[in-house]
Amino acid sequence: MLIEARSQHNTLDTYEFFEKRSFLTDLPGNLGTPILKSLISASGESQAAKFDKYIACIHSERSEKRLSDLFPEHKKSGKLVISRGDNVSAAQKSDIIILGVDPPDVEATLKQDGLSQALKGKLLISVAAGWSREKLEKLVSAGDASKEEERTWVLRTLPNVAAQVSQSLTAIEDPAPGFPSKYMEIADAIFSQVGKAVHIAPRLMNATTAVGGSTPAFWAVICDAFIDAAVAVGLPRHIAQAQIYQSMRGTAEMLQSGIHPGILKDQGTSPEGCTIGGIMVMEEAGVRGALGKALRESVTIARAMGSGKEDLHVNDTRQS
Ligand SMILES: NC(=O)C1=CN([C@@H]2O[C@H](COP(=O)(O)OP(=O)(O)OC[C@H]3O[C@@H](n4cnc5c(N)ncnc54)[C@H](OP(=O)(O)O)[C@@H]3O)[C@@H](O)[C@H]2O)C=CC1
Repeated sequence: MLIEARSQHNTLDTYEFFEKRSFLTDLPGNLGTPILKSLISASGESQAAKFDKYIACIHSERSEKRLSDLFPEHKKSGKLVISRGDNVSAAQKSDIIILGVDPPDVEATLKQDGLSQALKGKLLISVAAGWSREKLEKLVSAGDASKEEERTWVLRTLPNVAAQVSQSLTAIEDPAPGFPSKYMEIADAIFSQVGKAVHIAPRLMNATTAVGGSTPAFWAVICDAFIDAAVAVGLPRHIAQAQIYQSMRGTAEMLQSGIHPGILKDQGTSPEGCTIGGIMVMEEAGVRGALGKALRESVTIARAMGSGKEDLHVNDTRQS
């Protein structure tokens, strides 16, 4: 869980929301640590992503030590507070809360006595996979607020693991009607700090979970296969790795510049050449179909997560 503080340099007209100017994060794990790192060391452009203070809520002594070792200066200056076992008081002191515990821990975390109360009138950003906004809102009694300003505004997002190198693709789900635009500006700024942010309709979030969230691991498997093959034909592993990674980076940049994948393929293949020979093998092996099926499988599982039918895990038996 991560709790964040507003910057005194904030130019947005949001002070009524952020009197306490703090930011809490419940996610300093694999995903949370890079998000915290990007935000706390943000050098500059977006004032909306700058906060005076960060409270990192973790569970274990090991994580407490890890964060202390990672951010000694920020801890010393008081910009970062590491909180263990006291999410409620951390949330009370904060204005924006990022929820990043593992999906099975979401319910127990949000149901802690006093947490719903502590979240009132604040922005709760969830990065937890498989948890819909509606389910999160129920857990924090978001709809029970008698006044609009006491409501907990829940925003569902889904970053990906490339946040570790500030290249995440973060899907931000379209929020509930009436969601304050100031909050969206802040969320956009936070996730732009760790990569690119895109706005996605709720019905497309499960597909996005796989397309944005699973594909880094898919690329990793593909790279690993190419690297093994390169070693098999004689390249030292470190050279193979450097070549494959650079090839991937260059390809991504060409595609992002607008070149269509089919055009890129045509440009890289010549009659009777080695590249078209390799592509023929890929086609024979049904690589396109297999990759497509892998992606569709991930979407199927994403749809099952949070549906209440998790026991009918798609990898166990589809028939049940
Ligand atoms: N990893 C990824 O690429 C992506 C992850 N996500 C989502 O992000 C979330 C976090 O994933 P990830 O970072 O990989 O998981 P981790 O297990 O690495 O991190 C979870 C963090 O939550 C902390 N935590 C657990 N229980 C509590 C509690 N009761 N109070 C405060 N803190 C607690 C843990 O503390 P401690 O370490 O002390 O146990 C840990 O720091 C998940 O919901 C996942 O679905 C979404 C997209 C991509």
